Amino acid sequence: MTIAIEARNVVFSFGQTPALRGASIAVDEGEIVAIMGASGSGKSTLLHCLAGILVPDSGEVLFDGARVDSMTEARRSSLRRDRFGFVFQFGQLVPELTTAENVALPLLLNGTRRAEALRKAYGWFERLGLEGLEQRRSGELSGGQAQRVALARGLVAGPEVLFADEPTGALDSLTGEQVMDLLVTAAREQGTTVILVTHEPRVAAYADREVIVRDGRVNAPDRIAS
Ligand SMILES: Nc1ncnc2c1ncn2[C@@H]1O[C@H](COP(=O)(O)OP(=O)(O)OP(=O)(O)O)[C@@H](O)[C@H]1O
Repeated sequence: MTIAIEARNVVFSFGQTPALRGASIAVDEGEIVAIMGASGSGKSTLLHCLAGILVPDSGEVLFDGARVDSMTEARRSSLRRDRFGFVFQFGQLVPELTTAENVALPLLLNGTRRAEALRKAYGWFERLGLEGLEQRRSGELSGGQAQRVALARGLVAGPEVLFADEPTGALDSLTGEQVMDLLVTAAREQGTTVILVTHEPRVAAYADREVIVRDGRVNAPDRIAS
């Protein structure tokens, strides 16, 4: 197995508040890992450090042989844009755009031509059971529909790693399971590595592996010897 992304001994504080105190995790290519743990334990901070959104105070983050923690902001920003995908708890769709334009957004930012970006975006509507919603605005969608649109946007550019922070946190459990089902199916089809933060065991059950963050450390056997 090849490691897709890794954190080694990552320490991060928000001012005087320690959030990570030496967190380590290694995720294989194509693996789906759920990060669990109590509120405030450091789950989102770990995800943000792995994704190059936050820069650790010390420790290392490695992706594809490169040290993400020592990259310039510009390089981390292109890494996030070109090779990572994101889904958050509240879809965070752009309300002024149609849902199709929202899905096409990462492609447009990558420099894909508009017609081609929209064509690819439309393909995801079919795949995720969203046909007919392409021209709606995000305010005209149900929570589950909006999260499926956010999922399509997270995957449309074929990211190597998808970061999902409580992607079902705002949904009822049945809708949440439908979104997880689609997320896992699409990620497996594309071979996308998924790092999922959740506090719901039913959501974590979709992952290949669960790790627990406790007091800013990853508190689980990181890897079962194979
Ligand atoms: N922007 C911030 N400013 C100051 N402190 C923060 C900030 N974000 C998080 N923290 C603190 O860092 C610690 C870890 O927070 P983090 O959001 O990573 O936890 P979490 O496990 O994701 O929590 P939750 O499940 O509630 O989302 C907590 O003590 C939190 O209060």
